[in-house]
Order: sequence, then structure tokens, then C-alpha cells
Amino acid sequence: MNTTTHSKDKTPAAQDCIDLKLGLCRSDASLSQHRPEVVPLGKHAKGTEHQRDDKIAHHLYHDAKAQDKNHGISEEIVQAAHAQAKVFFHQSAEEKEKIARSKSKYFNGWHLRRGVASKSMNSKDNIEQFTYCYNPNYGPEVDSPFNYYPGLPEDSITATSLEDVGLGAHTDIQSFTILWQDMIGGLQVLMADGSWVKAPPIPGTFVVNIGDYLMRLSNDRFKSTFHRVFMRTTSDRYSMPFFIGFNCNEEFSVLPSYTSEDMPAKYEPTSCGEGGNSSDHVYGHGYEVYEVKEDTNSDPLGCSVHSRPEVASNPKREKKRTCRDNGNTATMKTFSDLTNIPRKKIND
Ligand SMILES: O=C(O)CCC(=O)C(=O)O
Ligand SMILES: [Fe+2]
Repeated sequence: MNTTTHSKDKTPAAQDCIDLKLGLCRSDASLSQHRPEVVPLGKHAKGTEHQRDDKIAHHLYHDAKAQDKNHGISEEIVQAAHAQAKVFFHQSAEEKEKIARSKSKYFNGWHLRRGVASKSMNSKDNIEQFTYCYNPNYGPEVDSPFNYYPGLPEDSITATSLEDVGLGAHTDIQSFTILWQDMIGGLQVLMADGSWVKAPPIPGTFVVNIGDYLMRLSNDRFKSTFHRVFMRTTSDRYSMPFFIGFNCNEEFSVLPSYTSEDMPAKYEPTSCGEGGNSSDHVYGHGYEVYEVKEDTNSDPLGCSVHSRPEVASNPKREKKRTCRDNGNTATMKTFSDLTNIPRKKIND
């Protein structure tokens, strides 16, 4: 595998996309050509429903993410939430610890992520989250973190170290994510050719990110997207994703309209609590998964924890997932438990 890290190139653009062992970093010019398109939704959308579906599918599949404007959410509300996030995260750790996620029945609350991923996507998380649930008792399962990426000390900005990435590569587990990011930048998306491209902040828009469940529902027509946050700045960064999924106990299957004789359902019916495992799509995309050296998920997993492709050193290990709505514990199996198909590697 190519292990280029562009260590001599000190331009900000190059640093922003220092490739982590993929060696496929694009030049800045190339990055801007590939930025995800802004797709107007709602009443501003043009064409028939089917044409819009195709257009969105095209962008989500080929450009990995779409950015949505004309969404009707006022800037005032977004800015108020952003301001609250700043106030919250700037409290002392002691204060935040009072509402730590580990103390919450529904695994909501403050949480530090310091996971280290190895192999093809070497990275280290450097993020604080405050996770909340829209309504823990009723569905659809909608929940979110506020994400806070503390600005880095000056001397680590130029470092080509693989550490302190921000948020390591992952897909979101739910159906789709509506993501607001501030203007700092750093969000990147993995393209089908294995290169990372920037998804730069555009004022007034949200990034819409396809999650694993929609991929299953649509029989892979909509592919969930690997993305990461690559932070190389002294400024703090904030983001607010809103994950939209299903009730934990509801079974969901591939929608019949996405199957045919030639294209039978690729996925068995499953539920969030049981089978929303993060690894099917890894095979689907043909990317190598990475190992988690330090288990970031020592807390019991809630239903909407990120679907970090975490086939760890012991691929047979089972993960406990706890449904928010009834406290039942279900077992999440890894990809390796479900199939003997070997995982594909990037650049195969
Ligand atoms: O901070 C961002 O822009 C992305 C956050 C993200 O991917 C997530 O919370 O799942
Ligand atoms: Fe995400």
C-alpha cells in the first residue's frame, strides 16, 4: 500500500488533506473541482420526483455528499445553538463531568473521544461531544451530538503526525444525517477512487450525509459515505449533526422498489439494536476497515453511536448495543461474524 504522507509540502491546502497512508491526496485545484454540489431541495427543487431522486442519488453516490440549502431553518436558530455549544464546552471538565454520558440512562451527555485507529486510516480522535436525544422514548430515533474540536497548539499545526486528526474516518449509522458545520473547515469525504476531498463549509447550507440504514433500505443505491474531520488549525471548530434513523426495535428490510429479479435484496431484515452493524457497508464499498487500538466504545453503545468500521483485533468480539427506548440489550455482530467473505483492501 502506498504510504505517501506529503511531509515536505507545507502549503495549508496540502496539509489540510495530508493523506493518511492512502497516498491519494488531491491537489488543491483538484479538490475544489470535486466539491460536493449544492442541491436545492423542497419547493425549489426542479424536475419530477424520479429525476430528483436520480440527481440526489448521483450526487450522493458520486460526490458522496450533497449540501442542502433552502431548508427553511433560520440562521438565528442555528447561531443560537452554536453559541450554546460554545458556552457548554468552555466550562471546566469538572463541570462537564457532572453530566457525563457514562452517568446517563440513555447514554447521552458529555463525552471525550480519544480513539486511535490504525491500519489504512491512521488517525486519532480529538473531539468532545455532548450527545442528546430528541426523544428517548419515542421514535423515529433522532439524536445528535454537539461536536467540539479544540484548536490545536501552534506547533502541531505544521506537524505531519497522524495524530489529532479531529474525527477519524467513519460512516454514520442512521438513515441520513443533516450536518451543520462552522466556517473553520476540515470535513473530508472519501471518494470511490479512495481519495479524500474537502467538503468545505458553505454559509446557509447543511451537509446531507447518507447513513448505513438508507444504504440497506435502498439496496446500495444510496451508499453511506466515509467521512472524517481533518483538523489542522488553532481555532476551535464546532459542528452539529442530526442523525435520523429508526426506532431501535423496528425491523427494516430492503424496500421492494429497490429490488428486481436481477437485483435481489442484498441485506437481511434487521433492526437498529441488532443488525445495524457497521461492517456490511465496508465490504460494499470495498474499503479496508481499520483496527481500533484503543477502544473508544468502552461505554455501552447507544443505538446511534457512529458506525465506525471497528472490526478490532478480535473480530469475533461481540458488541452490546442498548436500545434507548426500552433498555433492552441486543448483540451487534461484526462483519466477520456474519460472513466469511474476506474484506477488500483499498487499491486492490
Ligand atoms: O464535525 C463534522 O463536520 C462531522 C461530524 C461527524 O461526522 C459526526 O458527528 O458523525
Ligand atoms: Fe459522521
